[in-house]
Amino acid sequence: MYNKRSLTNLANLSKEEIKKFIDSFDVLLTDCDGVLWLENQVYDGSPQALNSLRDLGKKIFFVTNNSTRHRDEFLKKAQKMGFTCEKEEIMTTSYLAANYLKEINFDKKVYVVGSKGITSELEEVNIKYSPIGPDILDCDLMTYIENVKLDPDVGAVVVGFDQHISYPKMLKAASYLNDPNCHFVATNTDERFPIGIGGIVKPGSGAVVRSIETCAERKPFVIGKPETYITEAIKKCCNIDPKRTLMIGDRCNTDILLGTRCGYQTLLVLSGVTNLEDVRKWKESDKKEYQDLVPDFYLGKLGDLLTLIN
Ligand SMILES: O=C(O)[C@H](O)[C@H](O)COP(=O)(O)O
Ligand SMILES: [Mg+2]
Repeated sequence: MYNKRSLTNLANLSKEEIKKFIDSFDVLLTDCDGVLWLENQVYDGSPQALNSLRDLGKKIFFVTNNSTRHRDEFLKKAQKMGFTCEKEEIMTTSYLAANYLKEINFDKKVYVVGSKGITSELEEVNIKYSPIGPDILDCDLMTYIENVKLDPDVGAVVVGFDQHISYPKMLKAASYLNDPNCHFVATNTDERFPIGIGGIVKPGSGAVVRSIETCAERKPFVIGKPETYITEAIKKCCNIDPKRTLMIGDRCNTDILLGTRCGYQTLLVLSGVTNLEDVRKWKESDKKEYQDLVPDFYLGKLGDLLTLIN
């Protein structure tokens, strides 16, 4: 049977056990939306908790599946909220998508289904892209299909969160991807954003990606968690001993699964997407796919760590 994760509540540990836990990792990868903040609202105590861990000598990386900002904007946001943070520590999926194309020496144009976060990162590595924003069907479909112009310079389709996803965008992306030489890159596949407004579901990038992979009949190369490209990028600038690395997240099928895949210790905070009831059910299952979602530790919110370590 697969080894069950312990699912230990950090809040129940003694001071001595907390010290042992803190001493057990040197590198910390933290998710952002749902752990540090929700949209533009910082979570109480999260900057102080993370800064305290930094003061204790932990190397910190901000690993977010969010593709909607350039790293500079992200840095500004984090610093304004009180996090001590440097640009090199920020791993966003838009930055990494641009980085991936640069690594493979891509020299054509990118058709982007996404936001300015992606196009501004492509600009930084001198990769050309198609315009973003609304692209709506302004005539009947057959007329549109007969007149649509595809750009012969496009050699890759990059898909991320796009609030203007539309039928014309799906049609163009799938048509470019009909060419097997056209690269297909997705920033991430999160189903939903964590959102604090009761009853409202905010569809995530995963919904946009799935719509395109369905009509393209192809699977993309996925940059974000739980795929491991994001950690490969970190390994290039930092020595990582998996056993002495902690992944903190609010979503088990991205953050915790990435930690499990990489052999990191994992901590789930309950301030975002995944709830404890679901995790307890997965823990009872004998199936590996569920066990892989179960974290070693959990805590109400990151800020609670502050009282535990002081
Ligand atoms: O679809 C998205 O982009 C995500 O739901 C979201 O922004 C993920 O961000 P993370 O929790 O990885 O910081
Ligand atoms: Mg999150």
